[in-house]
Amino acid sequence: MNRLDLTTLTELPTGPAVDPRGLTVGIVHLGIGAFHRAHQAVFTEQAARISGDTRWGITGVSQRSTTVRDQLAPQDGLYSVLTRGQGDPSIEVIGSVRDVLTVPEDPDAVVARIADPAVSVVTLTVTEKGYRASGDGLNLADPEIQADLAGRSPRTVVGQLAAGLARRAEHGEPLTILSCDNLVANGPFLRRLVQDYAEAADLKGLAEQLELATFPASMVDRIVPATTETDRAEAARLLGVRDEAVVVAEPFLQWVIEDEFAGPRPAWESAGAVLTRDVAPWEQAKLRMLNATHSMLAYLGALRGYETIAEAVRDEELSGLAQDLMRTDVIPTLTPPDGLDLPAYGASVLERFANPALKHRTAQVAMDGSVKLPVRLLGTVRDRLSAGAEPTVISLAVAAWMVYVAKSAEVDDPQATRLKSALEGVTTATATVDALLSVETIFTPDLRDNDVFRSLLVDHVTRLTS
Ligand SMILES: NC(=O)c1ccc[n+]([C@@H]2O[C@H](COP(=O)([O-])OP(=O)(O)OC[C@H]3O[C@@H](n4cnc5c(N)ncnc54)[C@H](O)[C@@H]3O)[C@@H](O)[C@H]2O)c1
Ligand SMILES: O=P(O)(O)OC[C@@H](O)[C@@H](O)[C@H](O)[C@H](O)CO
Repeated sequence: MNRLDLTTLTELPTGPAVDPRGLTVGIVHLGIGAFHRAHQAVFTEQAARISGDTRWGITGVSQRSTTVRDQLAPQDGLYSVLTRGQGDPSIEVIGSVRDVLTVPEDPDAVVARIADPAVSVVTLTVTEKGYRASGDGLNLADPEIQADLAGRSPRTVVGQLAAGLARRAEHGEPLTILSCDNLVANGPFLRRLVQDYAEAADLKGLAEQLELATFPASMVDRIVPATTETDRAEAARLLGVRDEAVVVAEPFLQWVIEDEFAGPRPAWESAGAVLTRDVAPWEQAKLRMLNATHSMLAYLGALRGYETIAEAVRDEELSGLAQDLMRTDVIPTLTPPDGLDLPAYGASVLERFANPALKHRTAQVAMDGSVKLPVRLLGTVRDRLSAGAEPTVISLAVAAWMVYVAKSAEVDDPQATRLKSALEGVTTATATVDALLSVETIFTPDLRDNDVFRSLLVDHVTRLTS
C-alpha cells in the first residue's frame, strides 16, 4: 500500500481543505504531539479554507524525539484525523503542517523560525511539565534551564521562546505566544516564566520584544488519546494509503481564546473558535469539571483494573462519584461563563468519556499527577476549605492519586523519584498521606497543614487500601 504524501492526494477519498503547496508558514507550534494535530491544526486549516488566507502554514517543533518528524516528513507533512464517535469512524486529511523541526537535532533552526518575521504566532502544547515551573514562576534550579541560561542553543521551551523573541529585535515585528496546554491562566503563566528567564538571562533585545509580545489565555478541548496500531489500520482502510502520523479524536472540539493578539492571526473564529475578552470562566469550568473528573476516573479506574476511561465511567459507582464530584464540590466554586449550564455541561462530559470507540487509557490520563493535581483538583479543595465546606469527594480524587502512586511499581511522573523516596518504608494510610502531603512542589502549606483535608485523605486512603 502507498504511503500518504502529496503524490497520493488524487487517490484519496477526500483531500485537505486547502492546497498545502500554496501555504506559507506563519505559525510555529512547539510540542507537535497528537493534540495539536487534532485541534489547533484543524481549526487553522478550516480558517484558511474559509478565509482563503494562505499565510498560516505551521512549522511543528518536536521537543524531545524525532518520532513525529519521522512520521510526517516522508508524508510531506500530511496526516489524517480519525474521528471516532457513535457509528462509523470518519477521516479527514490535514495539510496545514508544512514542516517539522526537532530540538535535539537543530535547536538553532527552532530559534530562527520563531524569529522569522513571517511568523506572527507561536502556539504550544508541551504538557504541564514542559513549562519547567515551580509554583507560579520558572524553576531556575532546573538543570536544563540553567544550561540554557549558560548560553547553549536552547533546549527548553522557555529558553527557545526567549531566544526567538530576542532575535526578533532584528526586525521588531511583535509576536503572539499562545499556550494551548491545560493550565490555569496559561497565557499569563507563560508570560511570567519568560519574564523570569529574561531577568536571569543576558539576551540583547529580549526585554523590548517581551514588551511588544502578547500571551493570550486559551481554553482547549478535544479528547485525543494516543494513537494505536488499530487506528493506523483503520486509517489505511478508509484512506486507501498508509498514514503513520494519524491521530484519533472524539467528534467534539472547542477553543476559547483571549482576543489579545500582537499582530496578524488566522481567522480562527470562522472555524468555530470563540474569541473573547475573558477566558477564565471557560478555563476554570473545563479544568475543574472535565479534567478533574478525568483524573479521578483515571486513578479510581486504574485501581479497579480498568484499562480505559470508558470502562471506568461505565462502572456505576465511579460514574456516581464523578457526578457527586462535580455537583457537590466543583460547581459551588465556579462562576459559569455566559450561556454555560454547568450541570448540563457535567452530564455532557461524562457522555463524552463513555465513548467506547476512543480507548483513552486510564494510565495515559493518570500520568504526571504531580503537575496535574494543582491544576485540576487543588484549586477546588482550597476554595471549598475557604468556604468552610468539607471537600469530601474532591479529596477522594486526591487520595486515589496517593494510592495509585503508592501501589504503582513505576510512576510516570516528572517527580517520580521524589514521590517514591517520600513513600519509602511507609506502610499505613496515615503515613502515606503525610509522606505525599510533604511534597511541597504539589501541596502548598495552606493545604499541607489543613486538618480537615488531611483527615479526609486519611479516611479515603484507608478505605481504598482495605
Ligand atoms: N490529548 C488531549 O486530549 C488534550 C486535550 C486538551 C489539551 N491537551 C494538552 O496538550 C498537551 C499534549 O497532549 P498530546 O495529546 O499532544 O500529548 P503527546 O504525548 O502526543 O505530545 C506531548 C508533546 O509535549 C512534548 N513534551 C512532553 N514533555 C515535554 C517536556 N518535558 N519538555 C518539552 N516538551 C515536552 C512532547 O515532545 C510532545 O510534542 C497535554 O498535556 C495538554 O496540556 C491535550
Ligand atoms: O493530556 P493530558 O495528559 O494533560 O491530560 C489527559 C486528559 O485529561 C486531557 O488530555 C483531556 O483529554 C483533555 O483535556 C480534553 O480536552
